[in-house]
Amino acid sequence: MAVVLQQNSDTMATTTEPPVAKRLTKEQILKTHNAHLKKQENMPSTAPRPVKQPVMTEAYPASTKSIRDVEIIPLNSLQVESHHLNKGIIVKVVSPPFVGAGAVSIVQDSFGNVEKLSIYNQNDSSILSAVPEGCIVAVKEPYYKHNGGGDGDYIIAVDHPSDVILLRFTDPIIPESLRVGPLLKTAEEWKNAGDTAFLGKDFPTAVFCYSEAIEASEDEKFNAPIYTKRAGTNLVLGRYDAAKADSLASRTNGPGDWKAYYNAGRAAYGLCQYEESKEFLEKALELNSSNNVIRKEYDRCLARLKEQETGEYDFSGMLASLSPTNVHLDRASFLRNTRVAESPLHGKGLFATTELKAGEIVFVEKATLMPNQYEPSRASAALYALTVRQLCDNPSLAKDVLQMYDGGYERSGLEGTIVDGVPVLDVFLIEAIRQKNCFSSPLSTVEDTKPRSPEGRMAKGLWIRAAAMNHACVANTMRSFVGDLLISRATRDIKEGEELFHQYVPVKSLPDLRNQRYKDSWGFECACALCSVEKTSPEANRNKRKELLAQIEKICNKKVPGREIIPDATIRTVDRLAKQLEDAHETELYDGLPRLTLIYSSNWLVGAHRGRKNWGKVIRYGIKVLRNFGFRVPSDESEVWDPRGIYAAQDNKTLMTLHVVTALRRLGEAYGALGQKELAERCVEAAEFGYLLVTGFKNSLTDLD
Ligand SMILES: C[S@@+](CC[C@H](N)C(=O)[O-])C[C@H]1O[C@@H](n2cnc3c(N)ncnc32)[C@H](O)[C@@H]1O
Repeated sequence: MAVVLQQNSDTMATTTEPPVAKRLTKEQILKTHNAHLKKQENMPSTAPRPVKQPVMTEAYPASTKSIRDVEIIPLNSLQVESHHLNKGIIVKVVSPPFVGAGAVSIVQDSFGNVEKLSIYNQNDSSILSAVPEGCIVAVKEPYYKHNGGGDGDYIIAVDHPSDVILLRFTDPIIPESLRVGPLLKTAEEWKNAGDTAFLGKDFPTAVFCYSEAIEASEDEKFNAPIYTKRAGTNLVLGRYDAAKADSLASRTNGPGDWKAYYNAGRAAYGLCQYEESKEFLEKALELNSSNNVIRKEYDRCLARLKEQETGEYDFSGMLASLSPTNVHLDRASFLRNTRVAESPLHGKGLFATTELKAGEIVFVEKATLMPNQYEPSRASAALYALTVRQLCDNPSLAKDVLQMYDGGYERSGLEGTIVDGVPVLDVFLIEAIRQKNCFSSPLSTVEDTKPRSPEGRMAKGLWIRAAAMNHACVANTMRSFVGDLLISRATRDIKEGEELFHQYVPVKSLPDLRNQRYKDSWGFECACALCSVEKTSPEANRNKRKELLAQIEKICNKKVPGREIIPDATIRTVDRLAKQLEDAHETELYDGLPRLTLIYSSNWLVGAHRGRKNWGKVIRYGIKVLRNFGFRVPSDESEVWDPRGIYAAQDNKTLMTLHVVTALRRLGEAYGALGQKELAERCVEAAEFGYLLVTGFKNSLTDLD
């Protein structure tokens, strides 16, 4: 790397300006840096790079200025703990980088001042992620900080990736004394250097060298194949916007242009722009109809367009194809049943564009961003880092991501616009968006519901369409996951134009507790049919329910049904307390609404009686579980049980969870044991339907055994 970029360095003039803060000397800075570099040599190169996730209380805005519009200042006029608005520095990197969460290098300005520069949030596809010695960089509106060491240990910390610009060696903005004289390389030499870097899999350097080659030559014929090479390299790096532009720039109006269209088609596919991809691939096929590679790509694109149009997916096949390394499924989103519009509740919301039946797919969405990181302690940082990376690499994505709700973060309004060739990216805004919009997702919901699945393995991702949905505890949709695909199904019949809701997190039974969580994490208080009613319940009653629930939990936690014989007395006590709890619900308020504090006891009593094969009681409490989730189920065996009907009613105020499926299974089992075959079958059918809602597609209930 350094071999490619290092230019002849001159001795530099020294400054006469007085230092603003007492700083370490150049020798001290270099000595410490070299010691760190020595340590780095002994560190394993495979260790994952740590992520510096922004702390929102330390937020400062990204620069929206061009480096050409700010005052260039010497390093020794930087003020400690200051953000230098309207100022910039231009420096040469005079050391190899120490690469941790940031790339720390020693830099020198045109006056000979030396400082430490730490560049964070650059991704591996950029040279700036480990900026090599010899480069010249500009930092706009730099932040100069204490570095945690002793006196005089300061650092220029660059958090926003667009605040630092890698300058081309020929850029006239570079001060005379940092200039390196005439460039060493011809266009041909840059191209060869690019090829060498490409073969060595140093793709960022290859892109840099191909760019220099193109800049150094005005010969279109010479440049066309270099555009092709740069397009190919950008494809490898996942920089699809650049790959598409390069592919189109490589056209020569000849029959060989099939390659340009083929690459442009792949780039558009990478951006999930399947219509555009299809058009490019059709052009490629017009020029080279017998090429099977193009045909294969074209067929793949048609399959995505079909999914986009029909919402038909082979979910079981997709589930089978998942593995720890394959979590990103090659599938398109199906979104046409929904649209984003203003919500009466808050900002934007999601609305049905058509009538939907209970159980129907509302939408299927491929994650815009979801790292393969299921370790919960690392999932947030991984999503943050991936978001920054993708927005840097593919500015076209920035438009969609940056319009997402930010919890009130103060924006400049210029985020995402291109300044100095890169999109303005404010990492604190990105973090604010992540916090308000990301979902946790298991590798697959169906696996996650199985009793023996490992607990807590959750990735975090951004699904832009799903994130437009507001929350309701008694929601009309339910989400599930297969890899990076989010499946949303209707939990009841939905009218065209109705606002769609889902639960942001599993709903806690006590209204104060769950609303505290919504407030803390998302800044809202829920006003769904359940929360708005529960709020009007007198405090004394709310407290009574809370106390009774605590008593029941205390007793039940001691005795786990199924694992030991539960004494009759315990069952009777729980039964009595559950009855008191039931009575503590105001009949007129809770009419037809879930009574969530009762679920724990009714579930427990189902288990306790099932352990004793006391089927009549299993039925009694099983029905209570369903009622307490808001389902209107027949109380009398003479009434007809409609397995789908219990979900369908549009005015349902039900709360759908896996517990509903379990209760239906227990009911089926109990009716079966009592010889009521038809009722048993109906309950099992209702359980299967519920399991489809929970897992996203048809799965066998035996998975739950
Ligand atoms: C993922 S966004 C949902 C879309 C958002 N309404 C928008 O304008 O983009 C989450 C934010 O929506 C708001 N929100 C979600 N559900 C809400 C509700 N039931 N009532 C009020 N605000 C809600 C909260 O401000 C929350 O932080």
